[in-house]
Amino acid sequence: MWERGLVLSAPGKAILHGEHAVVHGKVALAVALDLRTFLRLRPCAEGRVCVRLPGVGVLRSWDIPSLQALRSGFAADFDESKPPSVEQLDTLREFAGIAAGATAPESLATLAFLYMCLAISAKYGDVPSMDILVWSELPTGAGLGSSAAYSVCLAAALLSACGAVSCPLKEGESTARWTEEELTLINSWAFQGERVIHGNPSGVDNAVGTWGGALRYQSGKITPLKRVPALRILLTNTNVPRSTKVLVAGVKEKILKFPAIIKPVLDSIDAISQECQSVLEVMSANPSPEHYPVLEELFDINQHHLNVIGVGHPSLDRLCRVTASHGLHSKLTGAGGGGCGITLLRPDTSALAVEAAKRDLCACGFECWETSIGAPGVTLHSSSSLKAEVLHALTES
Ligand SMILES: Nc1ncnc2c1ncn2[C@@H]1O[C@H](COP(=O)(O)OP(=O)(O)OP(=O)(O)O)[C@@H](O)[C@H]1O
Ligand SMILES: C[C@@](O)(CCO)CC(=O)[O-]
Ligand SMILES: [Mg+2]
Repeated sequence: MWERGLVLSAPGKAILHGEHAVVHGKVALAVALDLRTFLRLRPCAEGRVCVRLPGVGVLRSWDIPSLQALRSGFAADFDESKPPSVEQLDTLREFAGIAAGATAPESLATLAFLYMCLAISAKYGDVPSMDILVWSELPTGAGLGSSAAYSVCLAAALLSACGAVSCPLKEGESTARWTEEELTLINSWAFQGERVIHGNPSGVDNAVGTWGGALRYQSGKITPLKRVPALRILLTNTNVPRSTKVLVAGVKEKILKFPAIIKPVLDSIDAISQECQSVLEVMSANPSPEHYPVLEELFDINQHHLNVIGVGHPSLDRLCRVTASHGLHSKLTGAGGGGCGITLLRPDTSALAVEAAKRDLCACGFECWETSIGAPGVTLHSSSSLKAEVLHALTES
């Protein structure tokens, strides 16, 4: 089925509460965004894996023997339950970085890792040569789960190509999704991909990319919220680059340095996530402005906690000040340290007020846009179902 080529996509995400704390076993609430990463998979010249990643300026191809040689450094029974070792990660990055001279060796390391585990493994059998193109609507490295959407797309594509999951798109259908069991396998391999990029991910980002919607996540336990909350969110990108891996490592260092100070902060963030979930569940039944003061206060408290654990940034402080001057409440989303913030818009926030806030945010050099939440998770597409812009990007790249 895949030999005719396939196109799939996975959504980005916004974390309402729980970023960083979720790495240490606390609760996070996350929602899928209507910004997606797309992957096109096609057969290509014998004996090669051709990779085009325009989002990170990478165009590379590998001969399959070099990937088979890389595979020899991994146990024959390597599977999705085991994290790659430090030595294996170093080998992958060296292979990706040296072989490609790439601007984003982690992207290539993740792709090489998943290809070699899924396409060259005895468990799933060999996969013919392939041409992989990934194109995204998401800003990269901005806190909206771009690495997870990328990893979910790679896992779904390679598992489809090696026959470990079905290709559920039927003739005449515009989109299709996999079974729960198949999504669980896709998610577990996407988590492996996040491990190559992030180092020590919690798994919340790839879970949202796989299942979509809105979910509660804690230590691998994924609980979809009863309903997607009817929240209006303004996303703002400070355009300050940062690395999730570095920020997550910084929080771990702070915990080791000041355990009695930082651990209670993580416990408080856990309580904020749970309080927010309770409010959202009441709200979903009857959304009304009366619930917003609590949601806004939780945003403010969490943002202060995130500053305390060291993942704030002056650009994010400025974002919060600007939106506060318009009576709106914001917090960073994702790893912080720059990247994106989210602002809660009340049901009765006028379009004029939103435009005024956007104007002031843009004057800071930020980019902002209103987004809807609760998008579907990883999805197979027929070419006819793709927006013209996406089709153009996937055919012209
Ligand atoms: N479309 C893409 N194509 C190839 N690689 C990508 C793509 N999007 C993301 N990546 C990889 O993910 C890295 C960014 O991951 P990182 O986790 O730091 O940011 P993020 O996922 O956008 O934010 P957060 O993890 O806070 O949600 C990039 O440097 C690149 O290696
Ligand atoms: C910062 C973090 O909590 C969320 C990044 O989007 C990292 C993770 O959970 O893997
Ligand atoms: Mg990421």
